[in-house]
Amino acid sequence: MDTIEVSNLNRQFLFRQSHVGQSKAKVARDAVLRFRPHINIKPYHANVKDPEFNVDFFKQFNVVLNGLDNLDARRHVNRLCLAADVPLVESGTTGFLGQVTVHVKGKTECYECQPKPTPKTYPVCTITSTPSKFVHCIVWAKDLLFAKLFGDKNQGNDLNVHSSNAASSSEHVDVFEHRVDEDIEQYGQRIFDHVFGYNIEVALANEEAWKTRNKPKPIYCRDVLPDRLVSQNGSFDKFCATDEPSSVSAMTSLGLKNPQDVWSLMENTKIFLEALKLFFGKREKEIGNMIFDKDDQLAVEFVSAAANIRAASFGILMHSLFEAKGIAGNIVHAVATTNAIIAGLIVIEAIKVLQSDTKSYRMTYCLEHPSRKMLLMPVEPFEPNQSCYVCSETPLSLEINTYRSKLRDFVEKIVKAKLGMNMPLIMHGSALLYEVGDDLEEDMVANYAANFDKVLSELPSPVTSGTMLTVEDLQQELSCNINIKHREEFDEEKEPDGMLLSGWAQAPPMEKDNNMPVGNGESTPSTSQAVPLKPEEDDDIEIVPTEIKTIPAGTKRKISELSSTAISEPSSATDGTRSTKKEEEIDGDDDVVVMLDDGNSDISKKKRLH
Ligand SMILES: Nc1ncnc2c1ncn2[C@@H]1O[C@H](COP(=O)(O)OP(=O)(O)OP(=O)(O)O)[C@@H](O)[C@H]1O
Ligand SMILES: [Zn+2]
Repeated sequence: MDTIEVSNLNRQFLFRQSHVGQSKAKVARDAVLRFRPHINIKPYHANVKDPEFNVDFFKQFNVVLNGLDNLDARRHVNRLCLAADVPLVESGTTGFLGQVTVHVKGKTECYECQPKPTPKTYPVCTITSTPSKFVHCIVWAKDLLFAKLFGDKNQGNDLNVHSSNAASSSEHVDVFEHRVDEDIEQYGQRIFDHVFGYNIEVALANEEAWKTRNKPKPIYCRDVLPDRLVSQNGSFDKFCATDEPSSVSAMTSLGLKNPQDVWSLMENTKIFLEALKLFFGKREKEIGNMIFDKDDQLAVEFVSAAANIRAASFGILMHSLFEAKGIAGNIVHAVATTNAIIAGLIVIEAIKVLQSDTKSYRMTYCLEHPSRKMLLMPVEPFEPNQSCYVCSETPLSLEINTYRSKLRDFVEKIVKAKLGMNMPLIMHGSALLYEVGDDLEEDMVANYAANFDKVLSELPSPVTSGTMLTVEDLQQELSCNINIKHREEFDEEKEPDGMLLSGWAQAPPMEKDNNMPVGNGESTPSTSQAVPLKPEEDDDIEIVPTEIKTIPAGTKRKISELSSTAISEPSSATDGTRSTKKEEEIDGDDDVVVMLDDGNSDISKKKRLH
C-alpha cells in the first residue's frame, strides 16, 4: 500500500527518481512488464486487511509471497492463507539479518505457531530515576518528556510535575503547563531547570538509591549557557527557509550542520531550548496531540538533545543526533545485499511450493557473521504446533478480574491486540455479546455499545470464572475458545494489562547473540523477555534459536532441540548426520558464502566473486 519515497531508491531497484510519490505496486508491475512483456500482473494499491481481500480472493492463488514489514499484516495474511489453504512464503530483513520461511497448512508450522518476541520494555524506575544506558535516556526523552510536553494531556505520565514552590502550596500545579503570558524562552528554561535540575535533586534525596550507583549531577540552564546566551538562543526567524512546519529545524536555526557530530552539553542545551521554542512558535496547532515520529526532524532534535542532557547528568556517553535518531526510531538501515539474498530465497522456496516438493522446503536464516563459514542457515520446517490457537483448535485461558474488567478491555487488549483479530465477534454459548460490521441493525449496534462498557460479570449473559467464550473473526475465518478464570489482583509492572493470556506454547528462552535475528532492530534487545501473544510493530525479523545445529534430513525437531551444538562442520558430511547433503568446498578460503543449490536440500559452498 506504500508509495515510492526517495529513500527507497538506493535498494528498491524497480523504482527510479521519476516514480517518487507513485504506487509501489503499480510501478513495480510496469517495471517488470518491461523485461517480461508477456506475463500478467494485476497490481492492487490497497491495504491487505481490506474486506475485499477475503478468503475467496486468496483461494485464487497457488502460493502467496509476503513482503510486509509489520506483524499485524503478516498475522492477517497467515490466517487468510490457512483459511484458503494456500501455501505462504514469509520473509523479512533487518540490516544484515533476514529470513525466509514456508508455511503449508497441516504440513509445516504456521507463521504464528511460534510466539514472536516482543519489543524490549524497561522498568519504569530505570527510565524515571536510574538510567544506566543511553537508550534509557532516549526512552525517557521520547515517552515521558516529549509525550508530556507535546502529546495527549490525558495520557498518564510518570514525570514528576511538582516543583518546589508547588510542594509548599496546597494546590497541585503541573509545572509543564505553559502559563498564560509566559515568555516562551522563559518557559523553556523553566522546563529545563525542572527536569534536569530540580528533579535530579529530588532523586538525589533518596540516598538509598545511590549507595550502589554513581550519583547524577543536577544541571541548570545558567550553568551551561553563559548569561548573554540564555536570552539569545537561536534566531529561527532568520534561518527558516519556509514556514512549512515540516521544514522547521533547530539545527538549521542554530547553524549546526553535521548530524553525525556528538554535540557538547552546551550545544545540546541550545538545541533543546530552540526546538521547544520552535514547537511553540511554528507548530503550536499540533501541540497536545503529537506522537513521536522518527521522520519528524524537530521531534528528533528535541528528543536527541533531551536524551543527551540527561546522559550528561548521569555520566552516560553522549551520542550524535544521527545515532539518537536510530535508537529512538528503532531504525536498522536496510542492506541491499541482504534484500537480494532474501528475494532469491523467496523465489527458490516458491518454486518448491509450486512443484509440491514438500521434502525440500527450508526455513532459511541469513546471519550477520558467518558461523562456521555459513552465512545462510537452512533449517527443515517444523510440524504445526499442536497448541497454536491459529492453526489448531486448542482453547486459550485468560485470567482476568471479571468484576472490574469491562468487555471493552477484553476486546481491545486481548482480542485485537493479542489475538490480532480485525473484526471480532464474541459469543457466550449462543448469546452474542459483541460484533462489528457495516450491516448491523441499529438496535444491535446500541446493544453492543452498551455491552462494551459493562464489566464482564454484569453482561446480559454474565462472564464469570469458568465461562468459555468463543471469539471469531469472520474475515480471517478464525475462531477460538477462551476459558475465563477470575483473578483478583495483577502485578502492575509485569501484567500492566491487568489480564494474563496463556495456553499457548512459550517461546524458547533466548540469549542475546548479535549474530542472529532477534526482533525488529531494537538496539539493545533482551530476548529472554519474550512473552507470547504480544503485538509488535514493524517487526521485520522473527526470532530463531541462538545457535542451530544442522539436523539430519527427514528428522522432526522441536525448537528446543536446536541447541548449543552449533552447525555441523564440513566433516559431518562424512559422519552420516547429513547423508543427503552434499558439500563441495571450492576453496579453503574463509571468504565463502553458503548457497542453496537449485532448490535441492544440498548445500554447497561457492567462493565469493571478487
Ligand atoms: N496492511 C498492509 N497492506 C498492504 N501493504 C502493506 C501493509 N502493511 C505493510 N505493507 C507494505 O509492506 C511493504 C514493506 O516493505 P519495506 O518495509 O521493505 O519497504 P519500505 O517501507 O518501502 O522500506 P523502509 O521501511 O525500509 O523505508 C511496504 O510496501 C508496505 O506498503
Ligand atoms: Zn500455527
